Amino acid sequence: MNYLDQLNPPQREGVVNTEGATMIIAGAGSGKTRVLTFRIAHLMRAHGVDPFSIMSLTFTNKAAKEMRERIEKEVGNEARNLWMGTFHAVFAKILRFECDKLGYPSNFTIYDADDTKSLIKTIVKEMQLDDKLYKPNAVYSRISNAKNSLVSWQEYINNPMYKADDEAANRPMLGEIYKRYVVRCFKAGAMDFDDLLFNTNVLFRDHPDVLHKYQHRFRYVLVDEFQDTNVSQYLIVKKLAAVHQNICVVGDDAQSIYAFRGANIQNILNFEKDFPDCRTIKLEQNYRSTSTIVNAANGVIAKNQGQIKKDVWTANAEGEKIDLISAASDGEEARLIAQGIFESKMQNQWHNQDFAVLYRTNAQSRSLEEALRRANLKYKIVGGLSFYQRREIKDLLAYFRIALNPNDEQAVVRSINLPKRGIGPGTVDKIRVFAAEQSVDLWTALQQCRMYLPGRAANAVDGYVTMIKAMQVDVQKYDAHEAAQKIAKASGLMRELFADKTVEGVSRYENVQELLNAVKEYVDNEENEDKSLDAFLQEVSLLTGVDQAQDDDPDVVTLMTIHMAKGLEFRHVFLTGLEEELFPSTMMMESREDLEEERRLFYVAITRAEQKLTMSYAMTRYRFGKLVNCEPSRFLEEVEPGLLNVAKKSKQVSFGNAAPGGSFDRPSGIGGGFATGTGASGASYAKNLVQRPVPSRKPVPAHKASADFTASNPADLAEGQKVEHAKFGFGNIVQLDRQGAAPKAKVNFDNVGEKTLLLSFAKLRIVE
Ligand SMILES: Nc1ncnc2c1ncn2[C@@H]1O[C@H](COP(=O)(O)OP(=O)(O)OP(=O)(O)O)[C@@H](O)[C@H]1O
Ligand SMILES: [Mg+2]
Repeated sequence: MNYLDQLNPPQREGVVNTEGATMIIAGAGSGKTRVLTFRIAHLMRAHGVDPFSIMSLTFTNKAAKEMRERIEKEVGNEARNLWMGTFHAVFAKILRFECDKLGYPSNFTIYDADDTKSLIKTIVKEMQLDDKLYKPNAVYSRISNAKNSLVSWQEYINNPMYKADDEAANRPMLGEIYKRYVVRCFKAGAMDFDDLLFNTNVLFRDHPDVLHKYQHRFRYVLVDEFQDTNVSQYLIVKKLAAVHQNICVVGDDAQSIYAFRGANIQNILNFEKDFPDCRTIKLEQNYRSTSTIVNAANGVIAKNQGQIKKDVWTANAEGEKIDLISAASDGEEARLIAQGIFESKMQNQWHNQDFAVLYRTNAQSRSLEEALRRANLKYKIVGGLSFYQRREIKDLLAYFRIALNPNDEQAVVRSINLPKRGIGPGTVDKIRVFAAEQSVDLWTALQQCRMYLPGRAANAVDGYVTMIKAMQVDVQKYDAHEAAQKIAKASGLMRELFADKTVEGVSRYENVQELLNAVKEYVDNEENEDKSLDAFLQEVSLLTGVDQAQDDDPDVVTLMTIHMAKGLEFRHVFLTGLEEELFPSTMMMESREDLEEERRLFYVAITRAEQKLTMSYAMTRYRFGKLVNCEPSRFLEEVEPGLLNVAKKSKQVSFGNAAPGGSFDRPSGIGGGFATGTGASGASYAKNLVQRPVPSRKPVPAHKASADFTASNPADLAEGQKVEHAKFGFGNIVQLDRQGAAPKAKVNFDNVGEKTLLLSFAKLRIVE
């Protein structure tokens, strides 16, 4: 079929009218991305336009890749020559050619977030400023905002408004840091992410000849997700398109969700001013979702004031109602979701890849990941790391590990100067050398530091040793949760993260809190007899050691934050954690603007679903180590009640441990108006499930470890060896994998079968 036949009339208008400025602002799922894609194919096929002269900008690499593949289907290999990618990728490419004009080497380095932060730390230190006031994240987000608003350090320093703001925030030296930071990057021949846009703007501003060249080269410029471009990005595309005026932008003001990063909805309003002859096209038919989902989304977004009016309708079938799961706890919520995915797979003959689980904050992935692992459902986290791989989680786990085993060298190295306590890499080297020369273990070397370290360093190390000793006492004296809390506090990690109020810092703090919640949940679970921190770590090693999806496995359930889900679609979407203070987030309830942005996020989430949407909330959730009662999100009340189905908990099946307390009745205030349906058909599901081994929290028959149980040095383990594990008993090592970040052993246990264990956690004793 001709590609033009796969378009409705307004879509076709967007595709075939290739000349001049075009703006398409339309609702979710109405084919905006499809129009962009087909427009590019049409330019090449019908007009013979050279792909080298087409620039197409998208928001994520994933979106760019999908678009390129789609175009390739129409035009073949030539699609490779398109200038297509994220703003950062495309302009980094141009800067490679031109940056000598700005004084950079063409092989300039791109600093990632870590490089950036460590440079800021260094500068703060050199300036002898208080690093508690001048936190790298906070400093950088200020610099980043300035750059994205195209404010140079010179302008920053001379602008009394910035100065006043910084003084009010107790950071009067910010302008000076900005200056030094830029100078240092420049001297190092490096650009950070924001520089890629900032410098492209400078290049085009100060070098009209260069601008002229690219203006002529790129005859066609296209931008997807236009609502989320920031000032700096918009200015670049505006300049590039100024000569040919062949610019096509598509977006949806109702899906603008990056105001916090400087994305500016004003761009949409400015576009018509900047390109007065622009053709505007309305797309109103949604092709993605059932009418139930479209109607729910329309009803929700209508609650926002001040938006471009749109009527979105669909010819698609009504489809199933939206299931609403009310769970007793977050753990229960996660289990019901895993169960729901399994059931939906069976019922519809769908695959893992047809499912997405969306959440508002990264920390929520912990319980979801756990439930999916237990249910043997492969998943991947898009745009982030798996919970136990996140830096702050590994940091705190390192402290747990040392408290249990002070010889754990990796954990010592990781934690010794975290947060900063004046023990640099040189000191660490000296400690290691001493340990090697004296043939003592690391812990002994640390305790004898006065023998070989100068006074100041020795004081710092002594402080660390004293702290670890107190932690060692704590793990003996208290249950896992109390010990974990004390360690988190004593380490100084919590304080440091708490003080960081940037978006990223808050997320990291939430993650650490979530780890403590996991410990609490573990302790509260009656099935766990051993309440020690040691036992908890064993549990974690089991969970994280289970083989998970390979990188290239396409058939996986997608887990991601709603922010990452923009533009994507899945047959069945689970939208989780619909509770007040979580979604909408506490931080977004203070003004109407914030709440409206949060509602747009809700709209984005709903509109990812093609066939089926399931929403869920928990009535209790661990927060700060306490089980708190949650209220269902106000957003749920904004979904037309007739479209909802209150799913009942299926009592026949359980994915492991019981949820702590609570009933499954609908909470008053929200349930009143809902149609009552049976939701998930528990019985049929249970039947399916019974035949399937469901891993549970406690499949393990108690094993009484030998009286003299001490773990062997992991370095001595070898394949084929017989070993004993405190909990799983005796077994044989079938496979050892010492490569990679997390060395593992696969052990075939006599009682419990094969388990993959992380060597850094699992205590295995070689049985002679
Ligand atoms: N005319 C059409 N006929 C059949 N399917 C269509 C048509 N237009 C779009 N679609 C399909 O509808 C779905 C949504 O389209 P697309 O992703 O382009 O929408 P969008 O407006 O970009 O959505 P979002 O706002 O979420 O980014 C896709 O699966 C697409 O292939
Ligand atoms: Mg799209």
